[in-house]
Amino acid sequence: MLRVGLTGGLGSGKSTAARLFAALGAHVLQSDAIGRELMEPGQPIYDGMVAHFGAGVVRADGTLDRAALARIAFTEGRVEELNAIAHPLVIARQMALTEQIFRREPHAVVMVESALIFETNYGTVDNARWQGRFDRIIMVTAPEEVKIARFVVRSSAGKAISEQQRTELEEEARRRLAQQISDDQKSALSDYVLTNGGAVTELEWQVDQLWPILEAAASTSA
Ligand SMILES: CC(C)(COP(=O)(O)OP(=O)(O)OC[C@H]1O[C@@H](n2cnc3c(N)ncnc32)[C@H](O)[C@@H]1O)[C@@H](O)C(=O)NCCC(=O)NCCS
Ligand SMILES: Nc1ncnc2c1ncn2[C@@H]1O[C@H](COP(=O)(O)OP(=O)(O)OP(=O)(O)O)[C@@H](O)[C@H]1O
Repeated sequence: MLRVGLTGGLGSGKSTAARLFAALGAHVLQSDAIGRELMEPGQPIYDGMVAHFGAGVVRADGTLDRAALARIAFTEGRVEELNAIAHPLVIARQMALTEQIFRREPHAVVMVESALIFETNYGTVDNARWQGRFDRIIMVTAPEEVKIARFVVRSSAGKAISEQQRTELEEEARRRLAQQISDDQKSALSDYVLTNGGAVTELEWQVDQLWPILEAAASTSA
């Protein structure tokens, strides 16, 4: 078995790399997706957010208002309060899913994709932070301006936007990046660095080189 953390800043291309690894056989657990699932009405992060931030973060249809939560987190400087509610639950779910996979497939490569592997204060195992949860860490990197441009494209969902909307989205990207450690710090803590400032085919080439190394490590470790 091999427990791999896949990290990188906002818009670096983690999800894109994760899809490429999944196509080769990795079992990918996406933190954002687990977080969204646990934020559905009746789920524990939903309950925690409403209890902490009040009915103002619930939309008319009963779902959580992600834009309101993002404002609270990144504009009002209360991101640690969101993290304290979400991270322990997301990490606990990841660990439970990882165990399930290893019981079924002892030589699996389980890859947890998360923007905040190094940043989070939660998930400490045996007094170790991420080191207690992962055997290897891969980071995906891209220049800051490229990350911001990708965030704008994704957030505007391909629609034409005004200059003011573009500026607001760029500012939102910078606020989120300010809550994440730099690529230099991340790369110093990582086992492998994938660069994704160019074409996706260049990322794919690096993934293809790395995959056999991960597979070999998974098949030899207990
Ligand atoms: C604030 C929320 C509601 C905003 O939702 P939204 O749909 O706009 O963004 P989404 O969840 O798709 O995140 C997009 C990207 O923003 C960045 N980001 C999100 N949360 C955080 C955070 N707490 N700190 C730093 N960056 C973050 C990441 O790069 C992430 O990949 C949501 O991100 C959230 O609940 N965040 C707190 C929990 C968390 O840390 N999630 C990320 C990993 S579990
Ligand atoms: N090499 C690339 N060339 C062009 N577009 C790319 C490339 N890599 C990723 N993208 C696009 O950039 C956006 C962000 O990529 P992706 O979702 O993989 O990043 P992420 O690191 O998971 O981001 P976040 O932390 O914001 O969720 C997506 O719309 C994706 O299709």
